[in-house]
Amino acid sequence: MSSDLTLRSLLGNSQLPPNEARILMAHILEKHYALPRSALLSRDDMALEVQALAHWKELESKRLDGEPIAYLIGKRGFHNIELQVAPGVLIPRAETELLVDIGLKEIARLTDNQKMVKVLDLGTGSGAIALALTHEASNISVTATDQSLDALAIARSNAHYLELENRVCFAQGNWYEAISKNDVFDIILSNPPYIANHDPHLTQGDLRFEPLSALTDHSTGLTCLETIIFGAKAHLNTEGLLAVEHGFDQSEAVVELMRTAQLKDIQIHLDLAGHNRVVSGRK
Ligand SMILES: C[S@@+](CC[C@H](N)C(=O)[O-])C[C@H]1O[C@@H](n2cnc3c(N)ncnc32)[C@H](O)[C@@H]1O
Repeated sequence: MSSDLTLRSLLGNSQLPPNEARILMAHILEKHYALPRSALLSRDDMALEVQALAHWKELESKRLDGEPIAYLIGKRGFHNIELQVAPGVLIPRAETELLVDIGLKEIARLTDNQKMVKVLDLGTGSGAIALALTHEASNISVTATDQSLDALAIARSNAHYLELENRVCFAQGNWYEAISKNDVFDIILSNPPYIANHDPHLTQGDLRFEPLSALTDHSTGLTCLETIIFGAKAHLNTEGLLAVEHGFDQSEAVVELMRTAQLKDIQIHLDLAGHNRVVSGRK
């Protein structure tokens, strides 16, 4: 049964910012009518059926309460892939695409040697870094770890959905404890929890809805970075590259950790907003 509420009137009367309302309505059109996003314009006089209308109202109200759009529509674009996301996993951020680009550059450099490049993604969450790399590069073997079983379930499901499940090996555990002691890699990438426990951002915006274990180390913000940096040499090939994401004000501390860990060729990388976002170093 159709309501008499058209797309035009629903979008026009929504209290949401117009771009957000359109994203949610496009999701409704796809789910209930298998219609593409373009229907927002071409079918704007269409009246929603009662079930679709109830779904729209539910999503609109949850978004007005602050729930992240990615959780409401169950997906987020990252690099050149689309990932399923749900409340058990961090929503991949655009700035993390920098780690993917650093990884791809290193893979291209090593590919001259005609060898399979071994990559480790520590704290894979939805599988973002591991799957974006595997999607782009054919000559890599990727291991992706996480401590959270919920995150690993979503990462595995993303690998399946993207038809990459045979090319990524998933493992559960506390940082390097998830892999064998003798396992070595050409590249280690990680976007670990780096927000300090007292940081007010944890109680604001999307972060309120994301798993705390993905956001904060419940300490200074540097303890996971420290574990990853100090453990890297034991799991890197000679000249192997470690690159870690960090908070915009943590690059000095991360550089110092890499120096203390006796990594060389230490470099700071800027994200698209111009913030120091990643530090890399080599064994
Ligand atoms: C900031 S999220 C990054 C997720 C994903 N790599 C991304 O960029 O979207 C950090 C991830 O590290 C995982 N994590 C937290 N503590 C961990 C630990 N001790 N060992 C392994 N993974 C851990 C979390 O479950 C979470 O998935």
